[in-house]
Amino acid sequence: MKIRSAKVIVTCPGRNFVTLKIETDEGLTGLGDATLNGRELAVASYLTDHVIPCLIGRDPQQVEDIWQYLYRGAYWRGGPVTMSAIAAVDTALWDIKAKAAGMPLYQLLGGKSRNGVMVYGHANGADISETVDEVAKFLDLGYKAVRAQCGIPGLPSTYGVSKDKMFYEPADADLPTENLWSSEKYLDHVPQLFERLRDKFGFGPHLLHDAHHRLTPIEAARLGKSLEPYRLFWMEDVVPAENQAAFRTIRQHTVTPIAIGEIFNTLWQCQTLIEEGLIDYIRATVVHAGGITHLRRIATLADIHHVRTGCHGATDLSPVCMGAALHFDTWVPNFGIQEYMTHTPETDAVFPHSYWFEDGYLHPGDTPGHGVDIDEELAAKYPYSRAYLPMNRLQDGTMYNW
Ligand SMILES: O=C(O)C(=O)C[C@H](O)[C@H](O)CO
Ligand SMILES: [Mg+2]
Repeated sequence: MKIRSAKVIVTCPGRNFVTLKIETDEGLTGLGDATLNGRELAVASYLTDHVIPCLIGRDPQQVEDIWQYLYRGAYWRGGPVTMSAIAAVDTALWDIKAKAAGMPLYQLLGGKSRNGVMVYGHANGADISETVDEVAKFLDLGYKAVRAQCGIPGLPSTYGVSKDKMFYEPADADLPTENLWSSEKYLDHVPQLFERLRDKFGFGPHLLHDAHHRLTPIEAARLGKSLEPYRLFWMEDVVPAENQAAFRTIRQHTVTPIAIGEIFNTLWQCQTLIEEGLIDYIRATVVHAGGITHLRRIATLADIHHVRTGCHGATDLSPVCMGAALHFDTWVPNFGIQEYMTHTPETDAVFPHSYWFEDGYLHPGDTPGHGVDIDEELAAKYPYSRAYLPMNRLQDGTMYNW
């Protein structure tokens, strides 16, 4: 079998998605997600200008060799653009391999380890009361786990709190919006939210929270301690992780479980976190962490150190990534949870898929491959439209983390 052609499809059915489609001389096709929120065209160019010419004529069944060829062979290693491009190739090749075998992808990975993939939904509100109401809606829909984010008194806007509740879209403007941040105000408010949530819903539902990399290690330790009575499933991205050793401070002070990794793209970015047992959940996922081939290595290292998976699954990851992630989640022995923000009906129409939600769990379906397709005619009706994630400044104007 040989790769006959490959192309990049950029479409914007409400938000931008970059998809790689690989076709073989035997008429099989495979799809991979290459979407990098706010930097989409950089990955599209990396694929079209630098990767696709090297793929033509290769045997698509040599998934591992092609991964090594693109990773080691490029000389320049890692980084979100490169690794999203490699992920797209890898996902498309696994899709082809599974289709050639006539099997759903989870079978090739090692078969089912569970009957369904537990997911968490996103509830957010302008204030505590609204957030409590939004959590109730997710629980009514059958979710077993809900992430809760809330507006902070004294701050005019907060990332993660949106007007459109079900279809929250993180990239919100033609040029980046600038939000204001105060760790002091945040640290005072968040424990009150979780106190109200536990009062209202008890300890049955899993509750999660995302700090979007905004705290210092000692502030993160304080957050973890103050949330301990409410027994969170996890607190996420409490500090940026360029300095992995900084997590030792957080770990020494709190037993609130820690999740991080949605912006990681290689094993090396989480090696210390995993090997020293500084985290509980690794959030890396297929599209930004080098595809199934590399994510599998991260998960295997994590398993040895009692770290479980919690793949990123926001709406800027396309249904192609979600489909592949669900096959991975169905197999991976140390599965923890999967994030699930539902895509809009427009996006679902462009990407017909076989996965489905029922009673708090997603199921990948049994279609050969990863089970996600693209309607190219429909995709062509939605041209690229530039959009950025918001940025974050302290109240005195200092540029800050997010
Ligand atoms: O889904 C999450 O946990 C996020 O933090 C969402 C991210 O901000 C979003 O996917 C960025 O592209
Ligand atoms: Mg996050």
